[in-house]
Amino acid sequence: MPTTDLDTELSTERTHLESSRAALRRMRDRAQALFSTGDKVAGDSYTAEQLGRHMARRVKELADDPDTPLFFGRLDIDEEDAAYHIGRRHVTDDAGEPMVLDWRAPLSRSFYRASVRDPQGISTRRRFGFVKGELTSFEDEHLDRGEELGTSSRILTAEIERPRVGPMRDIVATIQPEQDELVRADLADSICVQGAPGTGKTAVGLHRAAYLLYLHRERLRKSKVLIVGPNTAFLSYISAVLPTLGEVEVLQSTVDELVGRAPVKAGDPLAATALKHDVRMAEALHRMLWDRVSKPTEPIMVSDGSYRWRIDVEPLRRIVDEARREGLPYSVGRERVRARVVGLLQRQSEYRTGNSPSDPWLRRMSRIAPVTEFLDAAWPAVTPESLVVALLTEPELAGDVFTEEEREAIRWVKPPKTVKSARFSVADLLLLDEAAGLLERETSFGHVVVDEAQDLSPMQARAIARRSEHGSITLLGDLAQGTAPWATTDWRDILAHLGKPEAAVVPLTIGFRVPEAVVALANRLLPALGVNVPEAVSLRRDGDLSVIAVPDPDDLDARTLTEVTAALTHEGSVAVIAADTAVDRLRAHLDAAGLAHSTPDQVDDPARITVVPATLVKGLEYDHVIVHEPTDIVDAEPKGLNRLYVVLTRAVTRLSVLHSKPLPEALSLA
Ligand SMILES: Nc1ncnc2c1ncn2[C@@H]1O[C@H](COP(=O)(O)OP(=O)(O)OP(=O)(O)O)[C@@H](O)[C@H]1O
Repeated sequence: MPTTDLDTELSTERTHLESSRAALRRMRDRAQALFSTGDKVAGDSYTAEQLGRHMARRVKELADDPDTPLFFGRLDIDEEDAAYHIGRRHVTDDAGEPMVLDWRAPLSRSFYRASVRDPQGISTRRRFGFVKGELTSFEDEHLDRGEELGTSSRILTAEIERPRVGPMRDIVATIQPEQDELVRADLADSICVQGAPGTGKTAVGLHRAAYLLYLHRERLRKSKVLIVGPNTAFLSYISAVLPTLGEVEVLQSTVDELVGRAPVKAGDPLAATALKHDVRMAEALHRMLWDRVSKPTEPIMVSDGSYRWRIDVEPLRRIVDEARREGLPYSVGRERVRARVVGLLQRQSEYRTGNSPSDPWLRRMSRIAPVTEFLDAAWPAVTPESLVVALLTEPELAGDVFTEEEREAIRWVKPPKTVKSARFSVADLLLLDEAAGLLERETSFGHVVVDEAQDLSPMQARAIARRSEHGSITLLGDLAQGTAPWATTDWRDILAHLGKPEAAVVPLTIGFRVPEAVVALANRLLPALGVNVPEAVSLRRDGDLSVIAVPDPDDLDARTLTEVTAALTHEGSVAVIAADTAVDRLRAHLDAAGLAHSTPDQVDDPARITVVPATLVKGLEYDHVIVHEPTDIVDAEPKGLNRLYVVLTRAVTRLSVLHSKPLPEALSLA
């Protein structure tokens, strides 16, 4: 291969890109044609609908994004005299020969993992640089000659340092070995990734979802993959990544949306909210529910035409005891008891009449008044709403689970007249979900990815555990970024509540977002955060940090505006992050100055400036971050220092910190 003639080489690669694009178009056209003829070829309407859905999905998956080339790398295997292009999806020519290999294919793994020490049969690894879907350069590592670039790759550096505008992008072209190990972990493995800001946790979680969907397509299409994020702004920010990777059927949700089975009509005082997230709520609900089961005291007597059936107290007690011991969800247990009672009636009838009773007879017996009355006494029907209403109306029913003070904290001042008229709060939805999980089994997802997991409360973790009972989880987070009042300081606690105590806790340490100087500033806060986490090592030597003291507080907003205007002279996104209470005021200033701005959930076509309340900035990133009065951010909440740590680590290139009040002590220059 002539390595001297780089232009010829690049133009050969461009030709391959063109032919691959044309081949993908043909694949799409074929799928489209099948889609339109689907109705005619399918035997019946059900098959037609299934086929139609499958083809519609296939057509969507085969969409070509003109802004990204179909491949980003190439592997040469000299021994086989073969070269494979690696891209976002498989592309085959008309004869079915691969033109581009999906990044998730087994062979592609070497693109991310091969090294001089372990070349995996690869002689040369090539990475492509591109601008707007066109190949502009390439970079070769001749592993067989001991050449390896690692993180000094020019193309990797350019990718990391590119300005950020709009929603999050995939990282398939540059996944690093420590990330790849997590992305390709087995479906059976639950893992917990602890990583400093910008180490690629979110990216890893999304790519793992895409990888698992590729490898276990049929299974996960049935059982589904769920991504849980902290808020809707964050979910909009990440929403484009999986579709770009061809995965269009993943459910993304916040925990609140996941458990939202009733409308929220009330608020809670802080103390009540905190208690409602405490794991003792689960115990209370469990106790109160199972206290409703009681020992039968009366026999069942049923008149059935000319016959009379009787079941004595003893066998009834046995049935109830046995069903309790089986550990079934409550409502399932109730039906089990009903079925066994009807079974006894059936046996009596068979004995007396010599015939097997008909199905209608069995149905009638299972609904007949004496059977229902027995059940209502021994194993009464319960709804999640009625159980939660009982708990919040009479917390003493939970026995000694709560102290007197705690009971008063959650007790409804004015109990609702009926269960239907109950006004539930956001935290009550978790209780309803817990109650529903005690009554019936939740459907489990095949895999659940939870981002910003350090903020999960025990009750939230349990809600996720119910939805991943038969699946695995990828937990992503950073203990230092825990801002919820119940945020954990030990991953083992959350993993236990999630029902995955055996999951490995794996660190990610290389930071791809925050420049070194900015990381150094944020790291000053770490000792004050009370968590034991490794510091990030930033790959970025570029970037700027300025800490600007504004002596007169009345000048602070104006000075912030000046900083915004200066930031606009650079490329990329600009965020003003401030305590929530200052946000409206700052937005009004920008309006008055004629500067267009967005809110963080406006990811499609946002203005270059976004004003973000500190409490909503988790997981997001902007090229230039302007932090307005850090002390106000810290003072706004109990975990204010953790919040500030999150805020300071959002900057991709430049960070300006503007303050009139003294900086928080933990941040002050030593
Ligand atoms: N291997 C990589 N190649 C290129 N860019 C990467 C890589 N890994 C991560 N990034 C980029 O670094 C930035 C931070 O990644 P991500 O948001 O996943 O980090 P995080 O660990 O979830 O951060 P935080 O804790 O702040 O939420 C993103 O812009 C992401 O695209």
